[in-house]
Amino acid sequence: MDFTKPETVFKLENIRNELVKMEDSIIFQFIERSHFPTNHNVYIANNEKLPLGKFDGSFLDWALMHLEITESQLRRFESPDETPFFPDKILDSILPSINYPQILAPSTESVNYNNKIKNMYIKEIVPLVSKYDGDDANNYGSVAMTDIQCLQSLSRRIHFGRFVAESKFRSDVELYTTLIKNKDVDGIMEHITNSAVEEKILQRLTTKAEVYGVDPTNKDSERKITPEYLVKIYKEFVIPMTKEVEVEYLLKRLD
Ligand SMILES: C=C(O[C@@H]1C=C(C(=O)O)C=C[C@H]1O)C(=O)O
Repeated sequence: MDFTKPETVFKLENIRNELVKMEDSIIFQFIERSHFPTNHNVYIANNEKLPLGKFDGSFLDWALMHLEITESQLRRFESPDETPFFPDKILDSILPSINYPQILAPSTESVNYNNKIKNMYIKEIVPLVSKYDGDDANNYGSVAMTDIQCLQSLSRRIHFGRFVAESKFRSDVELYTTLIKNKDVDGIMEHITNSAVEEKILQRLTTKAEVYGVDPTNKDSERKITPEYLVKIYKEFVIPMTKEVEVEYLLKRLD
């Protein structure tokens, strides 16, 4: 897939191949997160244990915002597959623009699920992948940086739903135009859903977690990420949210 060549992006097979590649990044970032406790203090807004001056938010928010400001100046968010958590804070790039061709419908630029993704990650994923429920002040920085890696990978994966939606729209313009004009949310959800693909993803994740999640030289070693948790995360959160992005993208596609 080459974002300078739109025809490679609209090919659903290419998109699905990219989603498969993202599984490995997400699994290994969860494994990194599994070395630390939940460290709830990192997520508490305006936490007196982690004073941040006049900043209104959590330690994680502070770290993520400042990293995104730097990354935006390095052109990260010019890439069509990157979506900022702080779109109002990012800056212009100091590098020359790549001027990617228009791939997604301009009317869909407001589709940003990152607040939902962050809340879901903190509430649902952190408790599942953390080493234990507790607090280790020596690891606040490491936890924030590891969380940011997880969040940015989850954001890229879930917002890839926009490319999936555009590809499916182009594959049947008449059908999706009718569904969109009728604001048939259930109809759109039904047509963008491919249960066979979803099942194949969950089966592959089970295998990957069994292989990646343990030390191959010591099968009795502590699991870093369990197959059942990884499947739960994808089945209950990642895939449904990706489909929500597909539906929201399509509902705005003709605006
Ligand atoms: C991404 C697609 O759309 C939907 C979402 C999927 C996912 O999030 O993994 C998988 C299949 C579809 O239900 C696709 O068709 O490949």
